[in-house]
Amino acid sequence: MAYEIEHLVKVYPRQTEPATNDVSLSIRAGEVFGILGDNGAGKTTLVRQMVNLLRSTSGDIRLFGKSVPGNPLFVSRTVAYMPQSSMALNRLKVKEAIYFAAHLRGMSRRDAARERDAMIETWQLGPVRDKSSSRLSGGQQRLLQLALATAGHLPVAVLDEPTNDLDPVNRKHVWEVLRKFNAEHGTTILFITHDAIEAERIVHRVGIMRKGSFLAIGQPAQLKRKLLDHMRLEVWLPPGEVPALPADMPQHWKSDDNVVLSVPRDRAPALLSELRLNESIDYRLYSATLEDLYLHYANSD
Ligand SMILES: Nc1ncnc2c1ncn2[C@@H]1O[C@H](COP(=O)(O)OP(=O)(O)OP(=O)(O)O)[C@@H](O)[C@H]1O
Repeated sequence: MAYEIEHLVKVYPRQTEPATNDVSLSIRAGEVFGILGDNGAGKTTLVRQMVNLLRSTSGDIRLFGKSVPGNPLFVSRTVAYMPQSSMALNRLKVKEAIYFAAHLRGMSRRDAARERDAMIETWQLGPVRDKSSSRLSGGQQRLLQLALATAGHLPVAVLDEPTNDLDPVNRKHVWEVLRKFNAEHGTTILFITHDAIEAERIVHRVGIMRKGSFLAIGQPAQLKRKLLDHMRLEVWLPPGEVPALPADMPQHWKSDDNVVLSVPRDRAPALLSELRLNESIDYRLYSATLEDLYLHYANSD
């Protein structure tokens, strides 16, 4: 096991509600685990406890069998952590920051230089390699943070929203690189994301968090079984159009011009032929995704 977490609790000072509430979770070495959950669910709190940046109120966290709070040096040599917001890099150039990250992880100067070049290529930072890290765009900052977290290939990477600030092409690239690192280096990867549809392609298991606890943990296919008899119907309406949609189907999302419905499979054909009659309505029907699973839980109370 990479991580074994038992009955973990964090109550912040002067707070009454716990931010993480009796969390128990094991993550296998070499596993890719995604954490989904709404804002304030406790995801960042949990990973900060796991990387020793936050003292737990109670409970136990072990990393490869060693107590996390009791072995800070072991944790920092084993786990690379990428926080949600960028770290201060003292205006280091991109190439310098990556070189130092690799060197600080114990690589010789020559190996660190090689790793710097490999990371610049992998994360497509070539065009900004000589640029000061303080002058990068939000997306370039995110790619640099990913390069810093993965330089030197520590056994475990904990990534807080790795695809935030990225455009769709870069988002796909990030998931692809992480999948490759997992396959080639056996890196255990734990990440938080709101990008459920794309993350589904690389996770072995996901956990859905709410109010400090996991509502569900499992393989996406296994968790989605409860949605197998449903499809996701997304409908875009022209401005001012009143949606003529069945009232008895759960609506996962609704705005003035967009509705996401969970539709029983057997009722989908009839519903589609009704929608087809109105050419100004744009729609899409597909099998349930991880996002639908998340929405299912998010709407469950
Ligand atoms: N330093 C702090 N002091 C007090 N309360 C905090 C602190 N940090 C977080 N919280 C509270 O703990 C709860 C969990 O916050 P956390 O940042 O872990 O959520 P999250 O799931 O990562 O949310 P998001 O998706 O918005 O990043 C929230 O209610 C938040 O207000």
